[in-house]
Amino acid sequence: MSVLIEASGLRLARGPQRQLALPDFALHEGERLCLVGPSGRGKTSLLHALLGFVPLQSGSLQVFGRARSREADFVPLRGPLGLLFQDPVDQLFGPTVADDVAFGPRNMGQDSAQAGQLALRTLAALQLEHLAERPVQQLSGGEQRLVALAGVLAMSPRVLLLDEPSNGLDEASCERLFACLLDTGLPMLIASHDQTLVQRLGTRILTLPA
Ligand SMILES: Nc1ncnc2c1ncn2[C@@H]1O[C@H](COP(=O)(O)OP(=O)(O)OP(=O)(O)O)[C@@H](O)[C@H]1O
Repeated sequence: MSVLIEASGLRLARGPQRQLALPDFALHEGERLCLVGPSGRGKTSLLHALLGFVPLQSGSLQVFGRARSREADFVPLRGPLGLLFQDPVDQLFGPTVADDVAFGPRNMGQDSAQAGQLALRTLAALQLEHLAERPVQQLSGGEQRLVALAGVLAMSPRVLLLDEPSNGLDEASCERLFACLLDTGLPMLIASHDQTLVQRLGTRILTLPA
């Protein structure tokens, strides 16, 4: 199995005085690695560090076979590493759901018609087509999370970075989420406190100790 992400000796800068030491880990093709551990231990920070949003203080990070440390190393990863934020409001721009999901593909050069069709197909895969014309501010919390995921999937990522993807979802929506994620066949890093999700989706667990 080829290695997609490999981290060793990582310490993240969190504010002027604070560093977070992370355990070494690797993500291989075909894996769904669940990050578990106490609140505030650094799961979100780790996902954000993989995209260069949290500075690395020390250690080595390889993504897709190349060392990543400076901003220029991370820019090409923002697309291939598809991040679902813990708070979906951070990644919904609207105005409508369909516009929002089409935004990424348009940004990557697709014309409006292609991007619009891709958005509708992606929404349909999550059984969300009925929301297509809805303004994003009028979605429920669970709907926001699923629409944000549709936006990530429409970008055709190589790896998914999912931060508490089942937060705020009812049982039926969780089932849809699990099925859709498994259907993608993509490797994933998933930060979650949801034991059901960890059992259903995880192929391996990385515990960030207290
Ligand atoms: N923007 C920030 N600036 C400085 N420190 C931060 C920032 N965001 C988070 N932190 C701190 O970094 C530490 C790790 O937070 P992080 O959100 O990564 O934890 P987590 O394991 O994802 O927590 P949870 O399970 O509650 O989501 C915490 O102590 C938090 O207070």
